[in-house]
Amino acid sequence: MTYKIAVLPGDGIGPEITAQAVRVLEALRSDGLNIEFEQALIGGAAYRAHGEPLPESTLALAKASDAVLFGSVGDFSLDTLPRHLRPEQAILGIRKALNLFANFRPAVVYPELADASSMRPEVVAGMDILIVRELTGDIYFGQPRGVRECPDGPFKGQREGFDTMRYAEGEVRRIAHVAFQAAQKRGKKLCSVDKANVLETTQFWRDVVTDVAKEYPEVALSHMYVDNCAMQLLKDPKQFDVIVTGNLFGDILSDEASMLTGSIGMLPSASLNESNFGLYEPIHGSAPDIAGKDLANPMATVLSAAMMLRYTFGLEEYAARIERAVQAVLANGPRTGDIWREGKERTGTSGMGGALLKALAAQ
Ligand SMILES: NC(=O)C1=CN([C@@H]2O[C@H](COP(=O)(O)OP(=O)(O)OC[C@H]3O[C@@H](n4cnc5c(N)ncnc54)[C@H](O)[C@@H]3O)[C@@H](O)[C@H]2O)C=CC1
Ligand SMILES: CC(C)CC(=O)C(=O)O
Ligand SMILES: [Mg+2]
Repeated sequence: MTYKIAVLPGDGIGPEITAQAVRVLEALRSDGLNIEFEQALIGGAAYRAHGEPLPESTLALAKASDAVLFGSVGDFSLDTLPRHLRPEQAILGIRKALNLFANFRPAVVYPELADASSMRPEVVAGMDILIVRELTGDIYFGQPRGVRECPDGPFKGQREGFDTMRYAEGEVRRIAHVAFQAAQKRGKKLCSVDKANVLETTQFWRDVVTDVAKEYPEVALSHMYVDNCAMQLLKDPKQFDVIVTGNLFGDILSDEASMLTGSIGMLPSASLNESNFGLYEPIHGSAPDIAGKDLANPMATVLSAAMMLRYTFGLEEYAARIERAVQAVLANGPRTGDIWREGKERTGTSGMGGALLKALAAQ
């Protein structure tokens, strides 16, 4: 079987990092991985070429492929466009269109990088957390939203901005099942993160997750408020096994968790639908501050490619080979600036890709 991958590089560092992940996947061809790629524009790059951030042809390519490898979107110079034309709408739109409601964000501290973490090595060494983020609901998609005349209160009559946080029972149930099943296969601990002391939506979330828990008696469920979770992640991250949370909180907590691993450039993700079709992307954005300078760390994207092989194609051995190559480079190879430490050779995005190819060949 030949696996067809849609490659959507996007904006900023997106083209640089996806190019390295494609190099790594291509290197596995010589070991029998039948894989082909087709690229399409998305985000600001698509807006500039076609006048829209998510062209129908890009969506069609994603639908016709076996999986999607995505870089990042976002271009500060397009921030004054109407919302529906902004690059970020493309990633939100493709997640929704493909029903990719389950976002897996593993935050793992590689032993070689424990000293690159923002935290003391003894706090993070051995950390292995899976954040399961609901990805197609919450305040990121809730209607109504917009800017209107403030209807009441001391600011009545002024303009006000508003969004709507909402979750349907079925939406919470399906992500809860995904998270419980993930916890079943790991440390059998699930922490559901909400703000139930203030928000009706998330009290509802908590009630539904508690109900789903009855089907998973072997998994220990706990609940935590998001502000406490943000703090506990820094204080004692190893208390967590699987975290399940909504779209907004999961977005923020996963960026925070990435810094425990050494860099946001290390955190991959898988966004899956009910049939395990997936879009694979690093958790970071287009990093305009370092784009085009060969500075970005491609590891998060390369590790996302490994997740693709494992989750969507079931090719565990190829996925493990990529992960072993990442570990070998972290141990003995050069590093990009975000994870560079005294005594290590410094390299760039493509140099890191080259080091990964060497490590693969040496296995
Ligand atoms: N999934 C996506 O496509 C996402 C897009 N964005 C968009 O990206 C743009 C920039 O957003 P920011 O808030 O600056 O977040 P960002 O994640 O792009 O960058 C935050 C910081 O992390 C650094 N960084 C990110 N990835 C890195 C890597 N691979 N290696 C080394 N350093 C890395 C950047 O240089 C920057 O200092 C915005 O337009 C935003 O909307 C943000 C997050 C996700
Ligand atoms: C454009 C954003 C919704 C993307 C983001 O920050 C994320 O998914 O982590
Ligand atoms: Mg984010």
